[in-house]
Amino acid sequence: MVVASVEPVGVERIRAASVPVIDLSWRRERAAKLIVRACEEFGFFKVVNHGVSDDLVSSMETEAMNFFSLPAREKQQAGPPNPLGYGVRNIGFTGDIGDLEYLLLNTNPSFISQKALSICKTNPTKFCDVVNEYASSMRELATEILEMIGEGLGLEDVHGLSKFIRDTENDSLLRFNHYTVIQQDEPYNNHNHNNNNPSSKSTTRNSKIGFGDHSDPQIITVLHSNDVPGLQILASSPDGPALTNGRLMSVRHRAMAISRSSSSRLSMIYFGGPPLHAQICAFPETVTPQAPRRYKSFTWAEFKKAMYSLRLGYNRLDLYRIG
Ligand SMILES: C=C1C[C@]23C[C@@]1(O)CC[C@H]2[C@@]12CC[C@H](O)[C@@](C)(C(=O)O1)[C@H]2[C@@H]3C(=O)O
Ligand SMILES: O=C(O)CCC(=O)C(=O)O
Ligand SMILES: [Fe+2]
Repeated sequence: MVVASVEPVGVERIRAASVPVIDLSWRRERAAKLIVRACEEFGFFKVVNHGVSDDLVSSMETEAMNFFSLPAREKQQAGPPNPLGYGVRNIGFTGDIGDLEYLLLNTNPSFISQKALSICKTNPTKFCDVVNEYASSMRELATEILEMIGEGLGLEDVHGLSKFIRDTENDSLLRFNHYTVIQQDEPYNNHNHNNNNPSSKSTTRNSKIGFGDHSDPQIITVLHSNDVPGLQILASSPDGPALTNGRLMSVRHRAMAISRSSSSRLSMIYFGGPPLHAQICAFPETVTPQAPRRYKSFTWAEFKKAMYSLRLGYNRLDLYRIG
């Protein structure tokens, strides 16, 4: 619902210079206040001095690229996505198409070790070690950010947000998206066009929609990409997360597959999701006479079921809107 990106990342729809940058070495109170401000305005910010080791990030990138460099027939053994696993072009179950291939994993270590056998036959143990360490590191960073949001919002229980992803039954995901280089002479084909969103009409001739516009459904997203540009965020997103009664924004974003670059784009994304049984209901502090309750309460399991029956670009919270 809130996207934090770990450097480097190319953000294009609002000028990269306007993207809020949060330095986690700042005084905590200041950082917390600025994170909340960024989430109220965009639902997106860039994090620096986050403490995630460069070596770990590059080991994770190497494992991901080793997988994407395999012959198609071998990669297909980790698919088709159900929704987890390896997928090409098809996103979800309702007909969304994008110019990418991806690997979608649950962060549960037993899921990883089972799936690793089809992803990295040469050294599944090393793959598991790197993925597990990367997932833990992302979870720690996400937990810290969510606690700062809790503090910045003045929640009585500052762990109210972070407890969802710290729960041992959390439903968090890791996604690796690989956007290969588009040949300049390929015909322009904006095939994943979302008619509800005017922003998607302005693609340039040398780009295609890699991953169509949408907002992420989980509590927090932490995204890292290599230095090939492509991520675009909408400056004024129309969606707000249910847990904060719409006070914070759920940023609408998409990824372009751009031909200007000579190398392919790799993004590695952690989605911090609550346990299936978790009840999603606005924190009392965010419901006031001026801001009455906007959404009915629902469980994460109910929400996921509804979400998988819907197109990527659909505003899923509309299903739960009061009035
Ligand atoms: C079309 C779809 C793909 C998606 C599930 C959905 O029905 C709608 C939400 C999509 C999304 C967007 C953010 C994440 O990439 C994702 C894993 C998620 O949780 O919701 C994807 C889903 C997916 O690719 O399975
Ligand atoms: O690959 C990217 O940079 C963004 C993809 C995305 O938004 C997603 O997987 O939810
Ligand atoms: Fe996303």
